Amino acid sequence: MATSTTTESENKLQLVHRRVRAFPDFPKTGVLFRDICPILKDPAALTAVIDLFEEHVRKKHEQVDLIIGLDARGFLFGPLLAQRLGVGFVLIRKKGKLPGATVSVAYDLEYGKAEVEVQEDAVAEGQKVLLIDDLLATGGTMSAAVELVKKQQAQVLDCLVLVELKELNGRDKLKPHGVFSLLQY
Ligand SMILES: O=P(O)(O)OC[C@H]1O[C@H](OP(=O)(O)OP(=O)(O)O)[C@H](O)[C@@H]1O
Ligand SMILES: Nc1ncnc2[nH]cnc12
Repeated sequence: MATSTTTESENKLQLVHRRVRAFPDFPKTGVLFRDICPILKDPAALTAVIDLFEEHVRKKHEQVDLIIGLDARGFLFGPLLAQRLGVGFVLIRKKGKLPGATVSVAYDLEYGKAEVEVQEDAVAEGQKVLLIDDLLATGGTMSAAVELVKKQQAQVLDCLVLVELKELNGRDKLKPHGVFSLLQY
């Protein structure tokens, strides 16, 4: 795909935008939940998402060794992008889900703490990786993922998300790493 025109890309973005719904007060009062499920029900919208990510990656990064997806909705898009780019896919999971030796990073949630893990042999020293998730809010989850990749002495090229909630400033937490988002609210 790689070289679609500006108009083609804009049309794809509009399609993706139309397939994201907002639910007020879910999962708790005051949260406007951005639901990406309709994208998965529409093959054209799902293809558009992967096309747009692929276009960005091919333009910005000469070499990518691995795509790493975040539990759980990063798993919906990451393997498709990895396959498109002809590279492998690795899972970062919430604690206790991965067999064998793992490395983990704890991070703060609004209330309490959480922990994410990756299999120790999943990422090799020096590999150039892209992180992917459906949504960036406070950036807590993504920055824990960045820390994990760094622990494995691999290099984070970029953080890819479908949706970025701008007012929560997750992007600032991830600096100096870049964030590429398809939709911003
Ligand atoms: O930027 P943050 O403030 O860390 O929030 C973003 C994270 O929150 C959501 O996942 P959630 O924790 O709801 O888990 P799920 O994907 O398993 O539903 C979303 O899919 C991101 O992973
Ligand atoms: N507003 C939101 N919508 C969907 N997923 C989220 N994860 C964190 N905040 C979210």
